[in-house]
Amino acid sequence: MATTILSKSLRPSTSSLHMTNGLTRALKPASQITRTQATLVSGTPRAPAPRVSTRSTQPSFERATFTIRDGPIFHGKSFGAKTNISGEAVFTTSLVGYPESMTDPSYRGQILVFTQPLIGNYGVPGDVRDEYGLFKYFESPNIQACGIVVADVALQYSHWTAVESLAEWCAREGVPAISGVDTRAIVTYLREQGSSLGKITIGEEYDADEDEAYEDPANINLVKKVSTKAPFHVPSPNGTAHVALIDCGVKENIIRSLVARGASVTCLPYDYPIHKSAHHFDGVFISNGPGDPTHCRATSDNLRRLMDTSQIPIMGICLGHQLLAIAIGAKTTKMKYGNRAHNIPALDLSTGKCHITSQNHGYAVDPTTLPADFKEYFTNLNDGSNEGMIHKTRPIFSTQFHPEAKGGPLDSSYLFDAYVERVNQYKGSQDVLKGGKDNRPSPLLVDLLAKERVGVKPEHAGIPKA
Ligand SMILES: N[C@@H](CCC(=O)O)C(=O)O
Repeated sequence: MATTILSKSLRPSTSSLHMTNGLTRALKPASQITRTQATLVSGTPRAPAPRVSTRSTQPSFERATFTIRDGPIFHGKSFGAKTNISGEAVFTTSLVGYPESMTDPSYRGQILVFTQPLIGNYGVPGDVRDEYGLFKYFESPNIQACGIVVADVALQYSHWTAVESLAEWCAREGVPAISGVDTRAIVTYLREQGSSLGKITIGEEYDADEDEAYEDPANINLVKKVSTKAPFHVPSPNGTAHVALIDCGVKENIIRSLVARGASVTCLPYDYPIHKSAHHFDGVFISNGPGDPTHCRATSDNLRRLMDTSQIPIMGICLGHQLLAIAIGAKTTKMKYGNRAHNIPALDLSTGKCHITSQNHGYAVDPTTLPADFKEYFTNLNDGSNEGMIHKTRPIFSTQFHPEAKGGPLDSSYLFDAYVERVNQYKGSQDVLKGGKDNRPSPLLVDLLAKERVGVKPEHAGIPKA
């Protein structure tokens, strides 16, 4: 029997409180936002795409309902798009970083509940690019969570990077949002029952008898939806190494963490047969991504073939860690409610040092199923779950947590240093075998980008057409 939890009122509720810093933001349809500002091997990142207003989507402040399947119903007020959605309800205990979390492709298919009671007070930044052409403040071009739930939303915001309110952003991106609900009660329920399917309904009387289907993201290959459709390249001005990144829904800051350390990155679709072309690269990286790792058989099969045939350095993060684990024959499990926070202690079993880490996952690797040539690298000091693995002799390691942070602490960013160092060592050894340094772009890269120019839509590839 569903219980009804009464709403608090939305604070403050007038749209006149928006834009108090005097800035306004023209609108841009999602389809016009490119994935990255990546360029060919030389050249400068493109200027931001012009913002063209094509629709006047304003936040809806109607009544709204958040329903947990076979669980409680929470009545509140909408502050985002007027659209109904369903997905997996998950919660994050992070205090800041809502623009980064909401644009993280790993949240695709999920309704994100914030335990931080006031969300939106520093507004939403613009889609500014950094020196590599990557989004400075977002982890992908669009909001990826299918809906958000907050106790209290700040419609009045203040921050020097902000160009719009959280409400305006959600409305513009077509994402429903509800506030004025008891998020403590929601999280208590999710912790006790485990992650559950949920639904946000806007502007309708909720009918508990209505048997509407809930979309279960666990049944879908979400990686296919968020992975790049065609290769794209992000050059590093600081070095000559070249990493192939298997894009399962990569966060911008993972690409930036590599490029800033001197490794140029070519992002490849999740099912790209990397085992056939690894010899063109100095390292392979497997990104984060949404959903159940067992849906990505194509990726884990390719990784197994890669490790069988190449000594190339490999690093994986989160979903990338889980896919590597599956590739070596280990098992993954669905956690009760997952770990989503910026302050999770992970113990480095090789040094005995504890690092405070940023996390977002609902699945975990079972460390008892790791094969003999791998060992557990990190373990979670809160719940004992696996946080990483490392090969005993080869340059292969992966972490469940996110060393790139965004948001969260940078305690574990040294892992990118360690990886790029191994990539450079490998490049050095390959150069010796080839009889000298070769810093020209690989024929594969030239070929990939040439194909890209004739065939594939730029919004999927981020490569300039000119
Ligand atoms: N989708 C996976 C991985 C998340 C990630 O890569 O960030 C999980 O929920 O466990």
